[in-house]
Amino acid sequence: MTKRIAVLTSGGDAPGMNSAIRAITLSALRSGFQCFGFFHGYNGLINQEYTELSAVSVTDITQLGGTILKSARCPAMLEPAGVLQAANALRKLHIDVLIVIGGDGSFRGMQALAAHWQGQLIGIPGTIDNDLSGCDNTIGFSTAINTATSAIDKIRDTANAFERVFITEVMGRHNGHIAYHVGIATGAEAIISFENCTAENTSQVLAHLKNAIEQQHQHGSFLIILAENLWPGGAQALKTELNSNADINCALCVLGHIQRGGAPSVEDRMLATELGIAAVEVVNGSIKANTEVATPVMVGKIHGAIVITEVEKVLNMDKPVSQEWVQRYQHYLAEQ
Ligand SMILES: Nc1ncnc2c1ncn2[C@@H]1O[C@H](COP(=O)(O)OP(=O)(O)OP(=O)(O)O)[C@@H](O)[C@H]1O
Ligand SMILES: O=P(O)(O)OC[C@H]1O[C@](O)(CO)[C@@H](O)[C@@H]1O
Repeated sequence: MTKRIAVLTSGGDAPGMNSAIRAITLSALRSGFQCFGFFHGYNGLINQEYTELSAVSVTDITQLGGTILKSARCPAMLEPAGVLQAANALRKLHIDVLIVIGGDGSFRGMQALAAHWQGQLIGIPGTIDNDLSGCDNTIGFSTAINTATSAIDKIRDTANAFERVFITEVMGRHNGHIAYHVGIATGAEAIISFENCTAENTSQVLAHLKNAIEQQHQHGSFLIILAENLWPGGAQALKTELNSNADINCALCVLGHIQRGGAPSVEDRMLATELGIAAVEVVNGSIKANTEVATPVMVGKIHGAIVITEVEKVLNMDKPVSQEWVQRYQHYLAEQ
């Protein structure tokens, strides 16, 4: 019997997800499988909102940001009843394989499903945050850092013209992969992120920042890259504190969802295509893990090679920002 493969995109959308959907569909059809797409993340699975994917449905999508299958958070999956509904839908639709493109939360959803459904579950890392181990980069990260870098380069121009201190807040949820990459790429004078700033040392960070600004901001701009969800009270509070505690006026830009949109970079299109093909190769048996792995698994790319890792391991391992980078940038906040 022909295998029935289904795919869904879940959590924050990420540029490149469409390339993965295209690669999965075309590879599945070439292997003689049927391919289906569920809409709106796990919601579409629970509500059986799906479409059969054909070569025509994935034509001209690889250059598009977002995801043709739509993405969403799905609170129902956090409840046992929702997981059971999702598992029942997979059984009812005779799905043999479910491929989930998303981040760590989406992978937890696969783990929950595995307890109630015997089919094959394969994850593809897709999130701008790059916070999944088992891969060098997640799909979407490259585009997001390029987008943020290009935006901050523009901010640098106006900041230079006004000789301004400028705070730019970037995404990343709870880690500094985006903050450090764009901070280094734009030559920012300071990076404030989870790796060098905690709830316990914010007053120290503020004092060091004030010193650094006073010493370096004579005739030019001073760019501060701030990770989201970090500073107590948010980026606006940091701006106010610099102003009231140190009489430093700064401008503020929250880059926000701009970082999730736009045409995917070449790197993201390539990575997503390779991982989509690899996921189907896991199904048809043309690639295998080096060791015995239990479902669900994730396909990722490490040092140029496709690696299959148990989702359990992916979720139990951290992927910290390079300590070397953190140390190198630390001196901007160090005691003067
Ligand atoms: N513990 C869990 N059990 C079952 N399902 C979960 C669990 N955690 C998350 N999910 C499902 O996965 C969805 C996506 O998770 P989440 O919102 O954390 O995004 P993500 O996949 O981590 O992506 P991103 O990092 O880009 O935001 C959730 O809305 C929920 O439906
Ligand atoms: O679009 P939402 O649901 O507000 O989620 C925003 C979050 O999603 C991400 O863009 C991807 O995980 C994070 O960087 C950010 O914190």
